[in-house]
Amino acid sequence: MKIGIVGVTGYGGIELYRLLTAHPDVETISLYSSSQAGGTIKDIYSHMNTVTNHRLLDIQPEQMKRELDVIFLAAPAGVSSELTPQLLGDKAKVIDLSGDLRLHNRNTYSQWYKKEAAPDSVLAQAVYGLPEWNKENIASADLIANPGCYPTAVLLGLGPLMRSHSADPSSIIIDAKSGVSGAGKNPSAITHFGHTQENFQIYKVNEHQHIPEIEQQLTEWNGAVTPITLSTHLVPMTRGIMATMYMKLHEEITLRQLVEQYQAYYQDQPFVRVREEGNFPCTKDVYASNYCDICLALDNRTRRVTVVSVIDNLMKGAASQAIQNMNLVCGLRETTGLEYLPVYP
Ligand SMILES: NC(=O)C1=CN([C@@H]2O[C@H](COP(=O)(O)OP(=O)(O)OC[C@H]3O[C@@H](n4cnc5c(N)ncnc54)[C@H](OP(=O)(O)O)[C@@H]3O)[C@@H](O)[C@H]2O)C=CC1
Ligand SMILES: CC(=O)N[C@@H](CCC(=O)OP(=O)(O)O)C(=O)O
Repeated sequence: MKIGIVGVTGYGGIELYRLLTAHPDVETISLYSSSQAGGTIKDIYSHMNTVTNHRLLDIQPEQMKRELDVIFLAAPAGVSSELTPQLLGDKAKVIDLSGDLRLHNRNTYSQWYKKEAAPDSVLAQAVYGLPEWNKENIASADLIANPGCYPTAVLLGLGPLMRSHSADPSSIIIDAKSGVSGAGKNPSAITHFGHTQENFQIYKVNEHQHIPEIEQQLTEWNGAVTPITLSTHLVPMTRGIMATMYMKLHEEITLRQLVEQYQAYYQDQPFVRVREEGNFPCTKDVYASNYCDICLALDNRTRRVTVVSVIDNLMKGAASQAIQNMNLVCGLRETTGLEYLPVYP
């Protein structure tokens, strides 16, 4: 297969490149840059020093859509909504890592992202790429909206409970933490080393752009879902997301039954590992892998369930999930090129 990556000079893009170089079905990878065409990837990233002179190209949609099989877009919000219409309609399938194509409603996008949304005709073609819950639609799609990093951890953690209707969907509270690579390559005042190290910070309180994305999917699973509370925090680590979620349980269900429910939902999903009671995951359990690890607890005094879900934001939260989607879209085995264990320590 012939692959193109737009935004390869960023964190999500360079991770895509690393993974695709080891993918057995990938023949060529073309790298595109809006600001550094003509340079090489090893000029930018010294860890790519052994890559033979891989030159960065100008983004040329007409040529790309004719010649490439799959194009990954790993650019900031606002880019894909303009670029995607120019890339569709020929040979190439498009997988977008940004938030531009995930929300069905244009007004909701504008409200949360403070940008103009993609045309309705493009949004209508975009399939939400959460493979564990949407495999059949993904397999027949030309355009994939790869989920956000927080929504991936949250939705995998909440899916079985929402679908089984065993929890009160108006009681969802999500407390999530991310490493700094989630904010991309360019440092800001709050991601700068001097600020983040030895620090722990809440941000975008009740304003996070992933709130509507999570609500959209939860509502598809369970019509009784009401607006959620999501609090996001920045922690002084490079990679990883932990989402801790709380809900009231409806029924006299036991923790054992809940765990079995989760295990049944995910038994055929190679990248979700449901743990036994008490065996809570940490972010290093999934570091540099496509896994999502989930563990549940039940407080019988409050009848509140706690769900803990961890992913690597650059992997299952971005690049490796995008490749999982590519495998499905291209009719390959879902796990191709992704079958490795997490890096530890
Ligand atoms: N970091 C993460 O954990 C996750 C990120 N995402 C999303 O994925 C996307 C990429 O994120 P990330 O890699 O972290 O971001 P970075 O900021 O690290 O990189 C983004 C890249 O986009 C390219 N770019 C900037 N402007 C344009 C433009 N106008 N046209 C084309 N390319 C452009 C730049 O490369 P160049 O100048 O060479 O073109 C830049 O290197 C974002 O939308 C992000 O929200 C989603 C899930 C997780
Ligand atoms: C730590 C950190 O800052 N993370 C980013 C994740 C951004 C992201 O992935 O944005 P889209 O999914 O909307 O493209 C944030 O919280 O905004």
